[in-house]
Amino acid sequence: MGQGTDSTTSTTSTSGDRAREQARRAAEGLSHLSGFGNEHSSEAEPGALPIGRNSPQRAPLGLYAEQLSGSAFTEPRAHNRRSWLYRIRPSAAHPRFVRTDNGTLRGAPFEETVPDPNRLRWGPLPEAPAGTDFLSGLWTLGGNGDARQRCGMAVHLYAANASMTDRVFSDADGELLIVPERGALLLRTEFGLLRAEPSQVALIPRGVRFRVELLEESARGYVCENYGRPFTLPDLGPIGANGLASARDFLAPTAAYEDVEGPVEVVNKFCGNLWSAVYDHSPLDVVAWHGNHLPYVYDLRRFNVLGTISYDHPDPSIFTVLTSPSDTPGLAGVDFVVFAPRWLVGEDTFRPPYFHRNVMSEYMGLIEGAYDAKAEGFVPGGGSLHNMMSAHGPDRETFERASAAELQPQKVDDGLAFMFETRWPVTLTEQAAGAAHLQPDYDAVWQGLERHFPAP
Ligand SMILES: O=C(O)Cc1cc(O)ccc1O
Ligand SMILES: [Fe+2]
Repeated sequence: MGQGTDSTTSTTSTSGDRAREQARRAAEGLSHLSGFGNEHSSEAEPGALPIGRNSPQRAPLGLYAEQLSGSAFTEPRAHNRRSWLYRIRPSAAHPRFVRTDNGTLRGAPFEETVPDPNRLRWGPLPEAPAGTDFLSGLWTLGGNGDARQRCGMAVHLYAANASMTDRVFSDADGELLIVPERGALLLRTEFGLLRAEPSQVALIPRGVRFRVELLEESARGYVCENYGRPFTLPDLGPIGANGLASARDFLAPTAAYEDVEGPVEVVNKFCGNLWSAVYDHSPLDVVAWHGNHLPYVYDLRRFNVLGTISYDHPDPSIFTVLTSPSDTPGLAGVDFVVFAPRWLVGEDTFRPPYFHRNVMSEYMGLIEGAYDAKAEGFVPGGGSLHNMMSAHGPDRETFERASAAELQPQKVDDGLAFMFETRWPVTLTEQAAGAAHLQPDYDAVWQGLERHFPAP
């Protein structure tokens, strides 16, 4: 954006406009480091990164060295995650954390309601009151596991209309996979800046401090909070060395730091509750770093969609972008799955998702357009929950249309849907079970599926 725009807006702008303009300028021309799970390194000032050792007697440029671990020190090399941060002040220089209001954010264990076997569907979150930032706009739908045991996941939604200012957030309970549905976000993290817009996803690892600034007037989306093993790329087995999400399309930031003296609130989610401490400087003061415990963004439009070129509808595991493995091979704590534009060519095949009852539990959201199993009611910003063994699949209208369709090659490119699929049932929060945007009669989409089997 040029200088001219700057001076015209400054006469009429509110502080929100100014914050957005600043964020937009910061989000221009960001540089990235490409690759998944890599050991990257980056320095915002030449010579800030020590060479040949992590902890020299005196770190370069008077910086403090600090290690941030995402795995136990002793985990196998393939799972081991840590980064070294070289910062203006050590994170340890802070006063006591005190409890602060959890707002509409909840954590595992989820015990507010009884797990519900019904198929459930919500419309989008209502508009947030003015001045709601990403953190105060987080609204928990439900989840499973226990943050204190580092297992399970939570489904959150967010609706925001203000940038976070003078405060940063970090989640000791797990990593955050942010799925914007409306409005691009600027994520200022300890490792540098990332931009994420609808159809891209961003991942903030456990414990990493970050601030979310809005690049548009409002923002809305979904968050999968993963208490378990960090998301990784799925094995490809017989698919071969390429396919699905490609490692090089995952982009980490390059180092960028704030040198800000003055009060900055650090809000820490710890075992389900929010705790706050006011630092006397910005903790986004990391001048250089190296390691593999890193935030990243990924563009879902880069996903290489595979499917049948003969017959039958493949199971949606073929659409897995990221998986959080459990101790049982092949059984994920949570998978992140995308239903991206693709060709359908199956011969003599019912092409939309089949009717099914699964041991895994499925939360689905819609980033844009429509989803091929649901003719109506499943809308962008909304979501559905099909818990363990609940019977679901195409709605009546979709079933009738797809059963009668002439089977030409067909491009499905009118939507982008995703699924958080988890091994444990999702238990709702009270606010989700009683929400005004919970659709009262979701069951009706499967009513009127007629009997075609000949009568006795
Ligand atoms: O729409 C769903 O329920 C998700 C889903 C999609 C699919 O193609 C097959 C199974 C499945 O659970
Ligand atoms: Fe399903």
